[in-house]
Amino acid sequence: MAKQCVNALNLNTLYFMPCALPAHKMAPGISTEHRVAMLNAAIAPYPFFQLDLRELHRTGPSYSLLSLQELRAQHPNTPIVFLIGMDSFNNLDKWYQWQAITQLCHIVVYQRPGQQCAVSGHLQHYMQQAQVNNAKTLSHTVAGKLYFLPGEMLDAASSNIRQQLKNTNKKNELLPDAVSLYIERHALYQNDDNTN
Ligand SMILES: Nc1ncnc2c1ncn2[C@@H]1O[C@H](COP(=O)(O)OP(=O)(O)OP(=O)(O)O)[C@@H](O)[C@H]1O
Ligand SMILES: O=C(O)c1ccc[n+]([C@@H]2O[C@H](COP(=O)([O-])O)[C@@H](O)[C@H]2O)c1
Repeated sequence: MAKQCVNALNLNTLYFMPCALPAHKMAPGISTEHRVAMLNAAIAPYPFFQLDLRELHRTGPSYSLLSLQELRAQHPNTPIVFLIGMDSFNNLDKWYQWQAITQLCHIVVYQRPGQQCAVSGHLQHYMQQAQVNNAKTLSHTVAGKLYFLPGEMLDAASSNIRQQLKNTNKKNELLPDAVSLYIERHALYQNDDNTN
């Protein structure tokens, strides 16, 4: 998904932004240190992937609005693309000040198995007026557009992978080898406390 986004949109850099306190689900059951180390291991082979750790350095819920406001202040004239999956898009109207978010960045949505686009009301209205069909359009303005990025679907969910690691203790073929090695070395995801 991330590689496809870099290629299709011709991005210089795509930042992975781990959140500290998710707005709508339980906090991660694993330490920040381990999460950052696994992300670093996953992106190491790819120079166009970087980490953005701003949410880990902030207290309170990790509202995307706050991160996007900070990014916009740092880069007033640069198009900002926020990549999410279809399940996130279908729930976007439940996010904190979601309409302000759509003014700060372009939203790029990747399809996900079992997730059809299902929106109504204000979110449907946003979709109708903001959607563009050509990725190049995203570089013409700094924010406000919506693009459904085509690409291969991957039937993967992080909670399933964690559960599988706990149940079988075997490495999961969806994980990069370096991440599997890290998980094994640190005996992560072995009990219910850290499968979130
Ligand atoms: N297989 C996938 N296909 C498309 N989008 C995905 C996929 N996995 C994750 N995403 C998207 O990546 C973002 C972060 O996902 P997240 O870290 O919550 O993983 P998740 O697999 O959705 O977690 P969980 O299994 O706990 O629901 C979300 O916007 C989600 O929609
Ligand atoms: O800002 C919000 O209200 C908000 C609500 C739900 C999700 N998000 C962000 O969306 C991304 C994926 O979230 P999740 O819960 O599907 O892992 C992650 O960056 C979250 O911080 C943000």
